[in-house]
Amino acid sequence: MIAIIGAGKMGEALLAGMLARGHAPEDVLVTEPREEHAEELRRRYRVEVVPATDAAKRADTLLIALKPQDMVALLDTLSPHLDSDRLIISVAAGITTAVLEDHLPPGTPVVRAMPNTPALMGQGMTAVAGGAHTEGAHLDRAEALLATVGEVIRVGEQHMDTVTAISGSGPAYFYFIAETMIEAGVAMGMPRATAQRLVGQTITGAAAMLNDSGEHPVVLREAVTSPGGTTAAALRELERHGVRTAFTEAIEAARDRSSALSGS
Ligand SMILES: NC(=O)C1=CN([C@@H]2O[C@H](COP(=O)(O)OP(=O)(O)OC[C@H]3O[C@@H](n4cnc5c(N)ncnc54)[C@H](O)[C@@H]3O)[C@@H](O)[C@H]2O)C=CC1
Ligand SMILES: O=C(O)[C@@H]1CCC=N1
Repeated sequence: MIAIIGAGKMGEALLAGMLARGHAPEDVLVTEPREEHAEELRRRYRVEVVPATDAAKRADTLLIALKPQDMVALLDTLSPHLDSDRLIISVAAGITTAVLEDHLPPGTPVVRAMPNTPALMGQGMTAVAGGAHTEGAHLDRAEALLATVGEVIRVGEQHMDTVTAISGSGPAYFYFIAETMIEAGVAMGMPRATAQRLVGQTITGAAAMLNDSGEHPVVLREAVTSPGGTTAAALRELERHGVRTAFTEAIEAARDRSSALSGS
């Protein structure tokens, strides 16, 4: 039995993705304190929504998707109802395996995971790192669970704040670019639906080229950039406005925020 504790944006994306790809609703418990939302989850997914302490008693794997600031209080509430046979998976940004272990029964295996919202579509990217009592079989279990909603890679925990900044927050950067490109098209007189379709499929096509061609992005970009052409004119403007530096510093800010959340 799997319990998803906290069915907000990320918890619900994981829940929906898992149910769409192989998990039966009767094998999944959910904890969600917002009663109206809990009712919606029961109706939409046919899952049992139970208090966190019940989930702790009944599930062998607990996937916790609360805000980082709420994690420690929840773990302190759950801990008396747990034993060290349970696998705890946390998707909270910044919360280290050491912090998780400090608030769980001694010897509890924990996995720190960083998914992203495309999990909802089965297109997630999740990185996982194990704690001090986490064996290969625990990581295999976490990986198999998260593989139902997309790709999974294992990383050293020292990389998790960077993962959070790149792929955890990453979808938002692409939506930001998409929104900007669509608005530019609309400002030029194009119907919004046409602009959105052009942008959406261009992102999908560019992602397929990046993932499947085996080429470095510089090579792919050069292939688009005809001498004296339109792309060169656009890229010159992006460089003039410091977009490369802005992205680098944005990702550093996200990494630093993730790292700061461990003390929350
Ligand atoms: N939103 C995203 O794209 C991603 C979020 N995360 C992580 O997922 C976690 C949740 O983030 P969001 O889903 O964005 O936030 P959210 O605010 O949408 O979800 C948090 C949920 O936890 C519930 N909750 C609060 N106290 C609770 C308790 N005591 N027991 C059970 N549930 C409780 C809230 O009602 C809410 O539904 C955060 O730690 C975040 O770092 C990780 C990767 C991506
Ligand atoms: O914005 C956040 O803090 C979370 C973590 C990664 C994506 N969303």
